[in-house]
Amino acid sequence: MISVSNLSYAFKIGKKGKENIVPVLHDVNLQVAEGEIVAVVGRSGSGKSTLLNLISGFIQPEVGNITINGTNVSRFSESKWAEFRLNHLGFIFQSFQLIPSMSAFENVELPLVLKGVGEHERKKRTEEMLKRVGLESFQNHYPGELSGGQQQRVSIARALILNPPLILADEPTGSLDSENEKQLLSFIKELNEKYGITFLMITHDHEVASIAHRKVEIIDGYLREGRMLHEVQR
Ligand SMILES: Nc1ncnc2c1ncn2[C@@H]1O[C@H](COP(=O)(O)OP(=O)(O)OP(=O)(O)O)[C@@H](O)[C@H]1O
Repeated sequence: MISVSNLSYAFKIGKKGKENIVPVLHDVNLQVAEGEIVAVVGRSGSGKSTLLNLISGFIQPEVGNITINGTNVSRFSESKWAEFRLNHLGFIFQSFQLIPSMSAFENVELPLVLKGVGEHERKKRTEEMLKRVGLESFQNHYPGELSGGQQQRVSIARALILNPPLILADEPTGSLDSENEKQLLSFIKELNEKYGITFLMITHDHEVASIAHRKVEIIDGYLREGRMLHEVQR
């Protein structure tokens, strides 16, 4: 599903010609199989978001390759990425990233609008999806009129509306209380078990990492598979 090979990344900061190079990822290799839930853990600043941003095409790698669903996306243009994201990837963020001026219905419907789906079909699919996340009676609410847990469910409905085979999540429970976190984690498990959706999730949270089939840890930009640091130290 995802294959990352020999990926290195450095930010360039400062004025052109006088840039400082900040190396962040070093020779990262990661395979995520179809149907897996993989958690990426690691200290703050270790490079987790950078890795996810590279896999999502929000930043471009200079060294190494990223293949998603058999397509090498490493050198995609911005327009190719926009199309690829719409067709293959769903996103869940800690801060939900909903559009505040749009209702829950309109936020969930948006990917269908971008895809050019007709109005009748859009209405049917959006209503079905809102029902699936238990928000059918909140469809006219704006994000500011919803609780954190409800907003995250809207963002999941939006992530799922085009049936992506892969969901990338950055601290998906980071803004939720423990009850909403539990609900979200069981929903992620259900989506994975029932529909085979693959998840790659960044997390600091051991509860979240505990639903993963596999954990990988980034330490100072180097990725290690398998046992986590706290287990090694025990
Ligand atoms: N746009 C940028 N320009 C320069 N340096 C950056 C930029 N974004 C991130 N960095 C640096 O890259 C390193 C890795 O950052 P990254 O956001 O990937 O870490 P993280 O593991 O996701 O951290 P956190 O858990 O705190 O979100 C950090 O040292 C950070 O300062």
